[in-house]
Amino acid sequence: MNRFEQAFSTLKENKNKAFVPYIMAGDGGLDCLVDRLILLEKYGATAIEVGVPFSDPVADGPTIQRAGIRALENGTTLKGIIAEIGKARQVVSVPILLMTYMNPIYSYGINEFVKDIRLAGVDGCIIPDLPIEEEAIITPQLEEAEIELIRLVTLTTPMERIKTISSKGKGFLYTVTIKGITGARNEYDSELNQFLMAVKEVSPIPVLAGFGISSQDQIIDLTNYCDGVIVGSKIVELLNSQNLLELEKLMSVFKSKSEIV
Ligand SMILES: O=P(O)(O)OC[C@@H](O)[C@@H](O)c1c[nH]c2ccccc12
Repeated sequence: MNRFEQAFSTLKENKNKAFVPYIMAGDGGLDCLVDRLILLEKYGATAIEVGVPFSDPVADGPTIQRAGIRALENGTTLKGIIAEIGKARQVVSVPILLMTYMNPIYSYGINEFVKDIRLAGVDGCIIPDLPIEEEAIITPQLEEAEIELIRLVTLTTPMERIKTISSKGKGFLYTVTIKGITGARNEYDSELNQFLMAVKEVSPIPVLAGFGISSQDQIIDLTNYCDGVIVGSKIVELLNSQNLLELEKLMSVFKSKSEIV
């Protein structure tokens, strides 16, 4: 069993849902990446998504774009991030996902990239600008290294295509809950709940919802229809303002009351 299968089977046993926080590597300085990963595991993360800052982040909203700019200004590099994840792996046991666009991977070198992230103990990758038609440029290497490619579907993806996409992985399916870029939102599409249920019906792997999720109420509501959530912008904001109390509170959403006290 890989770390994802392990994490999700434990959740299932405990009838619990997944909470996957996203952080931007190098925001606050690359030195704090290991500490942040430790903190998020302590607060109950099921897995952690680590973003690679990139100059042209087409799917990212303002909060994550700004975090990316801060990280780049700090001199953050992909090599540096992978080295820090390698250190974190000694002490953090939840699955670690690397989120990057295809461009930084190309300039690193595809084979070199997969080799280095495997050695560092990365469990999965999210590559939002890599459609399934093109993914064979990297999936053979990822499979060989036993690294999961986490694929995305959106509200506008036809159901037949969702079937195909969800049959490919062993990690989870990332369901994008809004027609747009990342960032906190207050309102969801009225068809979202039904859409999530339909995706769950066809997907053999766990279905997680992401984009625009920022409150416990939203999380409780959405997880009636899926297996968990991914929260990015809100986490980035709370870490940047060092509001750890609020962060711990948000992440305690699936813990029973007795566990919190
Ligand atoms: O920030 P939000 O709205 O909570 O959404 C999660 C998201 O940030 C994270 O998963 C992510 C950051 N950049 C991405 C690009 C594509 C897909 C996903 C992402």
